[in-house]
Amino acid sequence: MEVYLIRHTTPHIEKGVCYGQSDLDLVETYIEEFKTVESKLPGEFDAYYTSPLKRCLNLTKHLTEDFSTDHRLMEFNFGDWEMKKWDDIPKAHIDQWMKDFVNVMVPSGESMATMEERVRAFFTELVVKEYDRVAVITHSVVIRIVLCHVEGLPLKRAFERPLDYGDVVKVELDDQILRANKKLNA
Ligand SMILES: Cc1cc2ncn([C@H]3O[C@H](COP(=O)(O)O)[C@@H](O)[C@H]3O)c2cc1C
Repeated sequence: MEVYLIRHTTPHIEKGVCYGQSDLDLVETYIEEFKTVESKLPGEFDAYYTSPLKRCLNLTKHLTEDFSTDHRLMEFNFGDWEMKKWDDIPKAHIDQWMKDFVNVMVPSGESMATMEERVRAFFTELVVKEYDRVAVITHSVVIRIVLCHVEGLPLKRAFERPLDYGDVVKVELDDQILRANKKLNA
């Protein structure tokens, strides 16, 4: 199945603030950014899936009237750190997390390993559907997790590639790919 992974456009958020599942608005120039995203897409999709967060939902509503939302496409849950300035989060807590961000849970939040489970569950269900080409409007870490599966990379290398707001990444996905990556937690 051809899956177009689309990252939402620029959110309205102060620099240096930790955010994931906070439901942010978009910057005022969103409509130009929507058109730029649209110009990167082929005309037709068999289906559209989106994160329920506004920064994805608004873009999706610009692209189509017919779509499904799925909570498993939401961004990383930063728990107690959501909307805090990174500088206001105790350095010792961040250091302990960054030492093994794949497996260490953020307080009242999640780890990349637990996030990977919900993301893989969504795409495992998706790839058995009778579609040839699908659009998935979602977030940075969701896209990075799928790319780790496609490229056979461990999750700890998920942040090596650049991924900007409004970026579109086309992948070929099937359930074999989603089961094959034994190096995921290496
Ligand atoms: C280890 C780690 C470090 C991160 N720094 C930022 N994010 C995540 O939070 C932000 C929200 O993403 P979006 O704008 O696509 O909704 C992004 O910077 C994303 O990478 C991180 C996630 C993890 C797991």
